[in-house]
Amino acid sequence: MVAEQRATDILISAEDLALGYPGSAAFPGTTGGGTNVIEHVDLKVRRGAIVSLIGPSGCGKSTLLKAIAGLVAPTGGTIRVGGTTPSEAARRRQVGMVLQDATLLPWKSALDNAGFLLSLAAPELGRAEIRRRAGENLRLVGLEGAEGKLPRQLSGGMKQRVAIARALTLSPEILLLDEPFGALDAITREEMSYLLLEIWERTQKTIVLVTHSIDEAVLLCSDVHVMGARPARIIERVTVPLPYPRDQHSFEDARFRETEAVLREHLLASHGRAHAPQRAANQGAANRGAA
Ligand SMILES: Nc1ncnc2c1ncn2[C@@H]1O[C@H](COP(=O)(O)OP(=O)(O)OP(=O)(O)O)[C@@H](O)[C@H]1O
Repeated sequence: MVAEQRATDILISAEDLALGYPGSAAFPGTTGGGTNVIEHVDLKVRRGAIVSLIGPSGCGKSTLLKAIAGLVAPTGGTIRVGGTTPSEAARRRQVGMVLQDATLLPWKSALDNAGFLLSLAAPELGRAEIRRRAGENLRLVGLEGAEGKLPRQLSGGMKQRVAIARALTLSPEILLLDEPFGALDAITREEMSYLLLEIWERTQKTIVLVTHSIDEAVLLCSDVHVMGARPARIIERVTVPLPYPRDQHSFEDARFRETEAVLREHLLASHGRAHAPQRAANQGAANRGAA
């Protein structure tokens, strides 16, 4: 019974997953006709967790995120989202995605942009209901009063808030965030991290975040999956030993700095710049033992 409960707690799982693109560069030693960019990826994400994927540029983080969203089909292994295939989960609107570029429609108001994906996915709900839901999510991301503004009247941070509201308006169980704050200045970026923590605490969504920022990963996540390249695989899972709720004081916690240092060492190793020293190896062994 306990084992059954544990199994259903896993919302996203990948086993020996391989992903590739027809015609992409062949990495030595890969299968799948030499076009795999990711191989042997095992991943488990618990329902309601925030986890991140970090790793060198081009290692396949976005590709893995796209596979969870049902946009890239596996060339090997399996991937399940909410007990079904990723494309079926997407069809059921279980997955919402936010990219680095907000990609708002310039002629639509913040309110209509926030409702846009739902209006495509479920037009039968009617304009008034879609606008009501969009308005609710604009309030959740702190944009009450900006409903009528056009994208050109919004700052970069506000546009990303609209993009998050647009994803939330689909009422997905899972939010996939691909470098959502990558184009923002440092302070706005930090504010957006606190906003994301607040949204997560209020909605209990399962969140998978791709980020290049170690700070952001440690502040937000319960687990950080470090990817290596060529072909990509997850080389370490680091658990962040900080309790929630987290806020600006979390940065002052010694455990924050320790986890950051461990992740930095793994990242250097994944870039081929250094061997992960013993401290990182010890933490890795502890994490694997806990898994
Ligand atoms: N549509 C595509 N067709 C062919 N190859 C692709 C395609 N998209 C990505 N790739 C290749 O797949 C590999 C992984 O790319 P991906 O964008 O997933 O990496 P990433 O880790 O997210 O990179 P970054 O951190 O720079 O955003 C790269 O070698 C890239 O060139």
